Amino acid sequence: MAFEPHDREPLGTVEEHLHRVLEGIEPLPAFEQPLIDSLGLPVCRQITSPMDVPSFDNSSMDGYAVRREDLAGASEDSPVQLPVVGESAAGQSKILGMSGGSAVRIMTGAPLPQGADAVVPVEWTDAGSASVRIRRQPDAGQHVRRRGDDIAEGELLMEEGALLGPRQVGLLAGVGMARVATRPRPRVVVISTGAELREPGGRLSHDTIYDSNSFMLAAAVRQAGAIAYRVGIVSDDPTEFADALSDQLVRADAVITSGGVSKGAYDVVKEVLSQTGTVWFGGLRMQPGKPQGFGHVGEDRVPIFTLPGNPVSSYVSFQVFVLPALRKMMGRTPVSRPRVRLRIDEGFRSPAGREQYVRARVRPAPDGGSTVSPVGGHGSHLLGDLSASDALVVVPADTEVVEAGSTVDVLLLDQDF
Ligand SMILES: Nc1nc2c(c(=O)[nH]1)N[C@H]1C(S)=C(S)[C@@H](COP(=O)(O)OP(=O)(O)OC[C@H]3O[C@@H](n4cnc5c(N)ncnc54)[C@H](O)[C@@H]3O)O[C@H]1N2
Ligand code: MOO
Repeated sequence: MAFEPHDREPLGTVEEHLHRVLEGIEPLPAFEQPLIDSLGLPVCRQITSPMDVPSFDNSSMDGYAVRREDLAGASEDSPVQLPVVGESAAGQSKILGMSGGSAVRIMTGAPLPQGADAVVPVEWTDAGSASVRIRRQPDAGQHVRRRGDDIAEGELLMEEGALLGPRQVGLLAGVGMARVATRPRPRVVVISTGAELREPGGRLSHDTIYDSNSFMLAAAVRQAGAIAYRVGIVSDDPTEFADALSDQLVRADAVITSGGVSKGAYDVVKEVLSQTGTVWFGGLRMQPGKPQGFGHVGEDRVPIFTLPGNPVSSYVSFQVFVLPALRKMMGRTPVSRPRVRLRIDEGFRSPAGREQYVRARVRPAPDGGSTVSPVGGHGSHLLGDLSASDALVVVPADTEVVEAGSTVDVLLLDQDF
């Protein structure tokens, strides 16, 4: 194994690489999925209601179904007494109709008998069983939920592309839809490479470390709404890596690797995938996250992201390149995390020539808005500082000084969009 001493190509930009990635990603084909599995996904076509909701007139109170005209003059001092001719309970109603001068005991959600035009709550009565004394005349239609008054058949429920949250899942269930057309969640295989890596929970020796990247990336995949398959650690042996990758391709809509893409003598990912001719490798004017690779592997041309091994580099690369790709696969827009503009309360110098993604924390400002403060050092190994951050400040490549009090571009890492 030899070092690779020279940069063969000039560094590209973040924008160029994001373009390369998005050009190489197709939205997954939509299909009818079980309703609950669609949570967090956009619907792929406009949805109109197949039915009226409620689908029958029913009571909104426990009480008595009556004809309003039978209760003219009812009062505290002179209640009107009506015979109770039956009962209508939700889901077990046998009463279809009633004649004038009678009442039907009725429960919330039970069908209103034909002939009734209002419901009297039990609190207005003596709660009688064979007959009931009623102390108040209801308004016409009072406590009756009319067929279709919530949703009418044919009504637009969701525009194409609208997101299914818990309320929308409930809405579609409420109109009887067991399935809904969405793009599926991408199945994403996450592989860590490196002879120095060990599984958390195991023992370390003097030159080994715990694999944090595959856990962090798998968690980030899941948070993006996709399905993560975390594969065990693969060492720096090319055959082992090639075999592990080809074993995984059958279940992958995308693959993410971490490590093995820079200039070391054992950069296995680059070594194996360079030979395929279908994966681009290069450096970007970006820090962290300079060494990157993206392309397609296997017969099905599965997209593969080869992220740098330093934990912060890996995470920032996920945010900037992988997250937009996964969102494109699911049909979610916008694909990239929106940048917000915030005032930074501490200045710093920024190395020229590379777009910086600076770990930061957003805090409430005395004026009621928010400010952002840098967190910790620049090292790409500083997992502690990464975890203490909830934002990245994006500093353009040509900016060398960020002044305290200036306004900067910020990615809010924990915010859904
Ligand atoms: N001569 C040069 N050396 C390096 C360059 C360069 O341009 N010239 N680039 C540096 C930059 S920038 C980065 S980023 C890293 C990327 O290297 P690799 O992607 O090849 O990653 P590794 O060498 O395998 O590991 C780097 C670093 O990260 C640790 N690591 C790796 N995987 C994990 C993991 N799953 N969990 C936790 N930590 C991990 C690994 O032990 C190394 O310390 O290259 C620089 N070098
Ligand atoms: O780009 Mo490396 O990702 O700076 O540490």
